Amino acid sequence: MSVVISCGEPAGVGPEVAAKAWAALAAEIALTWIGDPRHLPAGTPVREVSAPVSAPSPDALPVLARDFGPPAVPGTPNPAHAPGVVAAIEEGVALVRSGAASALCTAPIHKAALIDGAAFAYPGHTEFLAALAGVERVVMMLACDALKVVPATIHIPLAEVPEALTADLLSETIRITAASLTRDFGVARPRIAVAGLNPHAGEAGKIGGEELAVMIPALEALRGEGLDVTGPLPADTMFHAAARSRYDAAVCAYHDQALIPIKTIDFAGGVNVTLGLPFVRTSPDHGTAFDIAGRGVADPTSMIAALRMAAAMAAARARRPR
Ligand SMILES: NC(=O)C1=CN([C@@H]2O[C@H](COP(=O)(O)OP(=O)(O)OC[C@H]3O[C@@H](n4cnc5c(N)ncnc54)[C@H](O)[C@@H]3O)[C@@H](O)[C@H]2O)C=CC1
Ligand SMILES: NCC(=O)COP(=O)(O)O
Repeated sequence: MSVVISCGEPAGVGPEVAAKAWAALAAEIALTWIGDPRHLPAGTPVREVSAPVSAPSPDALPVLARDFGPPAVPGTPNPAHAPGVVAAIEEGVALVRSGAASALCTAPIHKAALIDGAAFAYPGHTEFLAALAGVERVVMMLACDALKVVPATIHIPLAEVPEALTADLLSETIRITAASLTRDFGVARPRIAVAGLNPHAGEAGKIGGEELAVMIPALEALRGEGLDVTGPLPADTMFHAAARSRYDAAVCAYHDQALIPIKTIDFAGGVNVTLGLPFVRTSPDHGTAFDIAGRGVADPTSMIAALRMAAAMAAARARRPR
């Protein structure tokens, strides 16, 4: 399987963790990095290529070299790089859609820098990739060995969550999650636990009405379709080890309800994966980490896990095409 890596924010840790991940996986996965090679850590062995490689390259990191203009200053994003960062994502998508690569792994972007420098109209990769693929609804999943979580609403202000959390959104999110657990992760009959929006999952309507009005009817309808769905559950008691053993994925009402538990349990090893796209996309679960960029101390564990997951998902899809 061949995986292309979009460079992400050049002033962040993306190029560093990509180079370190290549060093760790060089004999295992065919990797190709898209970006400006001057942004890689000094001393990274580079082999410029004109198309993604199809075999592992243990001696040098294969690079689709693009000129981003000015050099990168660690920790300080340059708006002049933003068009190149966006173009690298677009190129990665084009490569996986054409079949030239099997999967895309994106290094972290700095959303504000892209908005300032390239009028980027999306709050994150997830929404941008959906637009590039022409898909109306995609699902963000963060996965580690101990837990898989899905925020039903993603990059929106907390105040907008109750209105955005419709029965249609919740149902589609759960259907896409269940389908991916089977197709990509080999779970024959996925068990999905759903977190309530309110404390105590609304306490039978005494602490918020969304569970009774929206969530419970939606989950009952999904059970009628044959899906194994529990909830809405009180979010505060569904992430301890015994609770986690009762489901394959937790669908949560909003971003932090999902991401806080997984980043607490396994910040180093978590992977962000977009479900519902017509191609495989993964990413490390961390961001640009400007506070440590350029110091050589960034931990590549999440990037390594993201690359392994991308290759495994692509292999599973090759074995089980829709
Ligand atoms: N997929 C993506 O493109 C993502 C992008 N971001 C963006 O990243 C920027 C910074 O976000 P923050 O919330 O500060 O999160 P962050 O993950 O960049 O940093 C949080 C803390 O974790 C540390 N950290 C992160 N990655 C690390 C690594 N590989 N090794 C060692 N320590 C690491 C940082 O040094 C910092 O102390 C924001 O612009 C955000 O939007 C955040 C998450 C995902
Ligand atoms: N907090 C997770 C995150 O921001 C990931 O965003 P995306 O760029 O993968 O959509």
